[in-house]
Amino acid sequence: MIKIGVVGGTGYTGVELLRLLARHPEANLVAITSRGDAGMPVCDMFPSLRGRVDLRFVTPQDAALDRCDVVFFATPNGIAMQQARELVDAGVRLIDLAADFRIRDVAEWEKWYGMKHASPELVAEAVYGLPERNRERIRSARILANPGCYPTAVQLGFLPLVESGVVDLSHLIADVKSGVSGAGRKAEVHTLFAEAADNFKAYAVAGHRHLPEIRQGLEAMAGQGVGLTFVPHLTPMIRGIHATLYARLSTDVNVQKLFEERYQDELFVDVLPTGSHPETRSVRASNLCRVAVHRPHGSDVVVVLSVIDNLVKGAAGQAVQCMNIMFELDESLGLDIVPVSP
Ligand SMILES: NC(=O)C1=CN([C@@H]2O[C@H](COP(=O)(O)OP(=O)(O)OC[C@H]3O[C@@H](n4cnc5c(N)ncnc54)[C@H](OP(=O)(O)O)[C@@H]3O)[C@@H](O)[C@H]2O)C=CC1
Ligand SMILES: CC(=O)N[C@@H](CCC(=O)OP(=O)(O)O)C(=O)O
Repeated sequence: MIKIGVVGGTGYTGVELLRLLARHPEANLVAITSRGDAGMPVCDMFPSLRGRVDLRFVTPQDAALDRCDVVFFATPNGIAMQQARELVDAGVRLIDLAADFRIRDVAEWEKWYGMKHASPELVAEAVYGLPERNRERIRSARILANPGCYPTAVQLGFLPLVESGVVDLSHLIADVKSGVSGAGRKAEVHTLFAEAADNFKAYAVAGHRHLPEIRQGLEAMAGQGVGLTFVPHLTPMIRGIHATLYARLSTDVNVQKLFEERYQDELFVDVLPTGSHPETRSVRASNLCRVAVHRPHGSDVVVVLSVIDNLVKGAAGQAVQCMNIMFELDESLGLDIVPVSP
């Protein structure tokens, strides 16, 4: 059994990790932290976990994280990087759901995240946890940088086109919509029911911090620079990301076949039949990414539709998938979940 600590067990990705790990046959949850609610039984805060998680929250200081095999950080940006050195030196593997280790260029990270990096010397060895791209490197990772939610939906949607070099790489467009849980559980005015319900808006058009992360991933796939326009939107749903991606073909290929062949061995990427329109509901609570690829009017523009659950394939599920790879388990262990519908 793998001894597991979760830092940030009271947040949305934290409780999603607990839901997944509670039914994982190799997971032994030993510590779940909260600064403000230490002492409270986890199932008092999350009755959905009654009978599944018997622990109480402990403070991060009392969690004895150095006795774990792996620690998940489901915390805001800038927390995992403060404890990474100590944990790695103690032989503990670390999976960060935040962005501390996602961007290889530390100066670029500091610019977008507005803080100084606390362990810049560890950034180079961290592995970006997108299994469909990095499976081999994930196996031996000591520090796993779990991808962002928007970056997961966008990169999986563009991957077959960009890897195979069949599109104009200078004009990629990602028009992406997220449910409100993407903003986390902390209280903020823009996620109040009266603000977010019955409303729809774009935000951060001038520059969102996921732009450098997506661009870095696409450039690694392409082996050259890419031009990307990324526009996130907030939609009045709780879970889900829907990415509508546009690219211009530079080579005439059968795009449906390209996607089906690229993803034929991927358990968590489902290429839908030609002409499909995936719904966020069709992946709800599951670790799936469903994609559909179109060429409207037979033109040279490719439109890819990519949907994920932001809390699962966009966060906790992908983190568990990476843990399975890191500990040489069946990659789908604990993740064989039928989506919830409606
Ligand atoms: N929501 C989403 O869809 C996605 C989120 N992410 C990323 O995952 C991370 C967690 O997100 P999310 O669950 O939504 O966030 P929440 O705001 O819902 O939860 C944050 C958690 O972090 C804990 N926390 C806050 N500050 C500290 C600290 N200084 N030390 C230790 N623990 C702390 C809080 O617990 P307490 O206050 O009780 O200690 C809480 O449990 C973020 O970095 C986010 O960007 C990534 C992909 C998708
Ligand atoms: C809807 C919403 O607010 N989404 C968040 C992004 C999700 C997130 O938590 O960011 P990471 O994936 O980098 O961890 C935002 O735009 O800031």
